[in-house]
Amino acid sequence: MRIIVYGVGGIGGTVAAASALSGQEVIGIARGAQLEAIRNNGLLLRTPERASRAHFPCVEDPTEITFRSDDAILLSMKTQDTLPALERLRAAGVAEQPIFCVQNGVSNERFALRRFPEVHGVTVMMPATLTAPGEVCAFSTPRHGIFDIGRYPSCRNSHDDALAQALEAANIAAFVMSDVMQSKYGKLILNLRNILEAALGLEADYGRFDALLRNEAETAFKAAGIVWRDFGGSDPRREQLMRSRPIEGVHRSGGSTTQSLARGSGSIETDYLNGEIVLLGRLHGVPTPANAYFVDLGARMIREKLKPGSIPIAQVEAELKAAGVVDRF
Ligand SMILES: NC(=O)C1=CN([C@@H]2O[C@H](COP(=O)(O)OP(=O)(O)OC[C@H]3O[C@@H](n4cnc5c(N)ncnc54)[C@H](OP(=O)(O)O)[C@@H]3O)[C@@H](O)[C@H]2O)C=CC1
Ligand SMILES: CC(C)(CO)C(=O)C(=O)O
Repeated sequence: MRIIVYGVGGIGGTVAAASALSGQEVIGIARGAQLEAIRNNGLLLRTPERASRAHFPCVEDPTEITFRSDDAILLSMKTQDTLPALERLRAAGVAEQPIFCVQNGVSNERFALRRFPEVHGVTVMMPATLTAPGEVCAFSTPRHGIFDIGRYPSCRNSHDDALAQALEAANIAAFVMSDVMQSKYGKLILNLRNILEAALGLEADYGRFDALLRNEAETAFKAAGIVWRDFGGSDPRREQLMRSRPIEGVHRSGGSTTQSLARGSGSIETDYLNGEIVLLGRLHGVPTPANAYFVDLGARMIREKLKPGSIPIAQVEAELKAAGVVDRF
């Protein structure tokens, strides 16, 4: 199997570097300063235990790759960047190759399945950050992360097994399952707090908002007949396989949404995290005002170029009350 990593950031960079370091054939698709750095100097993967430099070919566009039947294509850009990437894969002649959505949320699989027949979902549990062009940090030990893998919308096949074997060799714990979307919906609930951390800051006491977001999500899932696996922080595999540890000299700014704001990347994934709950609510007649509020807040932060952690908690409380989301906290 050859692994094509499309979007070589925190997650894609960790997967690409760890796979290349374990002797596997990898091609990255990256852009801007990241592409230039990888081409010039490879990609430095830093973990709590060590730093290792991986070298693998990296291109700017899928049309530069002669695709093979044994390619596995891993999408690891943020959801808002998926649609143009799928168009580039189509332009490059990709057809039957398996496409793995190594991404949060539950939208990417549907986007991909409109265009390609062999689509797979991956639940990503991997705290990782693109710290500088040419450098990624993966904070989990003893494994870089835990991935649940399966065919979309359900079932599993030999492509899942082949990727799981490759990931295991790269020190990423991989679990193949026939109902991976149950796992991805469970992870989505966990990611509803990405915007809380991004807006209010890592240290803010946002538990009461998290509970509101989660309640709305569970009600919307039930109304939509969606089954989810509630693993969250209590997944027993975490203690054994995935313990977050600091990396000397590196400050982890936070989760993936916080990282987008910190980098000033001009977009965030909230429309596909909290926005998924809002969409389900609207489709199934379930009110989701708290998730809708935070979708709007995320969009406002991008528009006004606000830094992570710059929204005071009292402002959020006042706005939620004024919007009639809650009477009091
Ligand atoms: N980071 C984390 O700890 C976790 C992230 N996730 C999920 O994993 C997915 C990836 O997140 P993450 O790695 O943090 O994101 P990053 O922003 O760190 O990485 C995505 C990379 O993809 C690049 N990219 C986007 N579109 C293209 C394109 N058309 N061609 C080439 N490169 C492209 C981006 O470039 P550019 O910067 O120029 O936009 C960026 O380098 C998301 O769905 C996220 O929610 C899940 C669990 C944990
Ligand atoms: C759970 C968490 C916050 C881990 O980093 C994540 O999925 C993300 O950053 O998007």
